[in-house]
Amino acid sequence: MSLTPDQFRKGAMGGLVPSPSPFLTPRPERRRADSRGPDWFFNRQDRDKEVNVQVLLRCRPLSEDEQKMNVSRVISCNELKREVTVLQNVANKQVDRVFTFDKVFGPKAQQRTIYDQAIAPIVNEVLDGFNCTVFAYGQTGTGKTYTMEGGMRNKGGDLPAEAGVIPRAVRQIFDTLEAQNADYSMKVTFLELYNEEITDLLAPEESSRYAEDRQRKPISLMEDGKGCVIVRGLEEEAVYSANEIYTLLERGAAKRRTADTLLNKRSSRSHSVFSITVHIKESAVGDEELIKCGKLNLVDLAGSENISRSGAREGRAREAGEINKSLLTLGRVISALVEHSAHIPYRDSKLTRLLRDSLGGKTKTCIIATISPSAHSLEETLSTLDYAYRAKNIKNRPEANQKMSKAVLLKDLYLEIERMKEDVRAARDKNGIYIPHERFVQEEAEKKARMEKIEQLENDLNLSEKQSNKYHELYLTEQEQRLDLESVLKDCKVNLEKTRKELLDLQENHRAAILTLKEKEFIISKLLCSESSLIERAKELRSDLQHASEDINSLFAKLDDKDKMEAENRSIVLTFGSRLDQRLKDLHKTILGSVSQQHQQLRCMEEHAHSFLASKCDVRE
Ligand SMILES: Nc1ncnc2c1ncn2[C@@H]1O[C@H](COP(=O)(O)OP(=O)(O)OP(=O)(O)O)[C@@H](O)[C@H]1O
Repeated sequence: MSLTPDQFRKGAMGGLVPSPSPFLTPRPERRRADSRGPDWFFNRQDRDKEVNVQVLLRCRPLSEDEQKMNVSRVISCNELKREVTVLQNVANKQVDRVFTFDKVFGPKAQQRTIYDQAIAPIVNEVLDGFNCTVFAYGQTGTGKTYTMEGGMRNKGGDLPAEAGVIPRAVRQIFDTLEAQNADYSMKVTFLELYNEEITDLLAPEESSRYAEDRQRKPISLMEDGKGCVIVRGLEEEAVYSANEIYTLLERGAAKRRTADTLLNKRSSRSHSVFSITVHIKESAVGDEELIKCGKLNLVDLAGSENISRSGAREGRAREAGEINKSLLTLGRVISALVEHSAHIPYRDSKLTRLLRDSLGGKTKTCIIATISPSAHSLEETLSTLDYAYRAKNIKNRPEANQKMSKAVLLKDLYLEIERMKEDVRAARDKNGIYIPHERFVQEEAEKKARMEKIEQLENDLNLSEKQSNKYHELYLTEQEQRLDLESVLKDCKVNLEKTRKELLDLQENHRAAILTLKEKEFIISKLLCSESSLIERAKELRSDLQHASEDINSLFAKLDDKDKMEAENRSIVLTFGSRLDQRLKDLHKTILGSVSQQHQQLRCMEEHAHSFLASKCDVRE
């Protein structure tokens, strides 16, 4: 999409608009300070090196309808960590997915914040002579147009809070150039790509002659042989103030094809590319005055959509199919770039041809991926996140546009003016001839060359047709194979579902088994502990037992000794008893003898006492 300074000189985008001087710098009263932000987008030291495409993610808030329906949110944004988390519940399990981007803006992010943090540095690069592209990608109704356009201007001419990237970029460019007091010129183009056809959104409609011209000369894409794409027949409007651009934008935006779908009341059905080219005079080096040229492409892609969910039918379904097809090609280009494939399928759609330099080329590119937080859009959100995440790996090799000398630019412009003047003169003077003779001859020669080319192309076409027939047959067999594969896939899906359920059961069993195993392990460890303590105890008991048996042995020996002693004692006692009996008998006899002796003696004594007493009584008497 971007053009080299050479192409600008040749008027590749429809020819330069004649102006008395290339620098018709507007001088508005109001001037603002230089608003350059931090140079995050492109480090100055890294120039001429490969840089990755910057990918920002923006999640819109839930719409009023979604809030009324109590739709649950499945997206959480961490702006500090630059992470987006998708909260998913698969088979009653929380399986969250986290994506990291260069910048993340949550539902509360304001238009101004996004612009200041992410886009302002890119616009500064444009003013430094680079070509830059910002494009919004996302599911339908996620806020691409809101992010890129938003509100254009208030009645007073100021930007409203909801002004998007385009009006803010326009304002920044004018403000910066004014603050630098620079000499500059600016041109804009605004095109729409609808069903693989390009329309000029800035072309005046009422001019019937122009409309005829346009019919004869449709806007086409051409390659310049150096890999750059030229949009032929597109009008470039010279602009001198931000308000002029806003008017053009409003005019163009009103012409964009929109439709009411189930997902968005005003859904853009086409891709739009708004480009601003700015030529800035640099301070003179020696005698030569140099002019640097930068270009900013602001692309609002049509929304990727699920046709059944967006409610697209008949014509709309075809339209959605075309949108999805071009976005699919964009996806294939991104994949091929990321995988460093030898062939990048840029030529498969006009969208990818237009964005060619922005993807893997010399342009600095920033993608704003937009998503919805709603659970209903989960599938599309995941697809956008995957798409954007892959795009982070695309590497571009930005190069500043070569500076032109003012003299060369002026010469080119004057040549162009002269050519146009000649056309006008020939049309006015000559009857029936509308171009000068020289050009007629030249164009005849060109026509002849073109006829030869056409012949050659026809031959090529025949060849291609044969090939295409072959491919068609191949396609048909592949379709059949696809159908077979689809039925196999269906079976596989059913099996997968069954296996998934079995897996879940197995997982459940596995978890229970692990729990039992743990319990058993615990019991075994406890058993081992008690076993070792039992062994200890048994050892102690054995030694006690040994001691006890020794004690019993000695006890038995003692008992034997005791028995022996008792037997001895018993015989001693017996002999003692018999001796004692004998002695006692003897004693008894002796006592009995002495008792009878005593009795005799006592009788004798009594007889003596009686005789004594009788003698005494006799005496006394
Ligand atoms: N960040 C946001 N804050 C507030 N409202 C928003 C935001 N993003 C989108 N909207 C609103 O959501 C609706 C859809 O937005 P928009 O038309 O920009 O979506 P889109 O992605 O361009 O859709 P399509 O691809 O269908 O054109 C609009 O009413 C818009 O105002």
